[in-house]
Amino acid sequence: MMEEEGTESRKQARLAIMELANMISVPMALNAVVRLNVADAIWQSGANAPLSAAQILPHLLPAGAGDAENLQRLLRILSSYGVFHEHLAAGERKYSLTEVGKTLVTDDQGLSYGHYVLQHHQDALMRAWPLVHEAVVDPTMEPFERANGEGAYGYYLKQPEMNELMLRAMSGVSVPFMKAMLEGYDGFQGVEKLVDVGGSGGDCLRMILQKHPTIKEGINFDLPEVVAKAPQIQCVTHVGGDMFKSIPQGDAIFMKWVLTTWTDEECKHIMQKCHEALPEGGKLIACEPVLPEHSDESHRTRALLEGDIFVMTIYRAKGKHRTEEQFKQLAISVGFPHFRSFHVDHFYTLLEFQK
Ligand SMILES: C[S@@+](CC[C@H](N)C(=O)[O-])C[C@H]1O[C@@H](n2cnc3c(N)ncnc32)[C@H](O)[C@@H]1O
Repeated sequence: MMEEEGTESRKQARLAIMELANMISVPMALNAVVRLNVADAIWQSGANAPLSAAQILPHLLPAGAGDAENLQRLLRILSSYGVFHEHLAAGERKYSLTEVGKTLVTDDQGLSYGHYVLQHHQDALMRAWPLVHEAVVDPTMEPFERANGEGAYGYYLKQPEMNELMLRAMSGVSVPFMKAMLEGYDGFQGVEKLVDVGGSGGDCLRMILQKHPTIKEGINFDLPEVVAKAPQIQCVTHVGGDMFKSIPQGDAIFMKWVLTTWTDEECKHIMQKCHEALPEGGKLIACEPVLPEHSDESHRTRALLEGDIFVMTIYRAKGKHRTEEQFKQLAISVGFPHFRSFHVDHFYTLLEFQK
């Protein structure tokens, strides 16, 4: 056994398990730089000039405060994960933002992916993670509920800061995706009244209506507590309700990142309600993370499988990321016989179900 441990493959194996065992350092370091607002400090209105940790620190904290060495430790690990470029010259380390790092820069609407990072690492969500194995032992209760006494959506709604962070996190992720999606998909032609189910603050609908002025009316449908916080948007009516009870009628229904958090039976129920709200030939246009068949090591597969475990832990132990075929079968079972998919993004796939 001792001899075997000296082989290259054993050395690689021991290294790989150490990397996995300490992996939590990566999202926690990411959370730390978002909390400290490091990306904006480096970006400085587009300068993105390489800065040392000591040069970044005064942009984050009052003069003289903070520990530059510890900041540099965070910047080093995140450089290894492609968030920062490390520039090493004359023994000094400086950092600029990569394309990944730029997703954390606050835009002119006050949005970035930073809110999504913060949203995922709030105390209530973090309490659920040591209980992931419970989803195997007993899938009738999700780890989030075990840790916090109630389901995630209900819990967020009772805490105004969580509700607000959720809205910002959704906007920060959805706005850039929607820009890309609207360039590559033309399925909104002929639609005059569009309903967005689980539309959060209404960003997706606002962007669809701006791109397609032929859509005269938009209904942003979400839980009453969520739409109560939504801003006014031209030609959009915010409607509060429960998609499991009834969904407002429209020529077409848009739905982004909603089915994923529910079980197969719940998805059928939601899709059935959509079916009832649509005319003959009407479309349900869903954008969801769609799993590949193979479990390879690509960034895409990893991002989608990681999201799948997130859903299992936080939302529903039997909510899940699904394959295209699984979505298609769910839709057929509730009366959408026609199916098309559009690969407009690496994370989300656009799925079109027609009556
Ligand atoms: C993951 S978020 C997606 C938000 C938005 N579609 C986007 O992609 O940015 C899921 C949304 O479903 C909403 N939701 C959850 N349960 C609901 C229900 N029973 N009826 C209507 N909306 C619901 C949540 O409030 C939340 O806004």
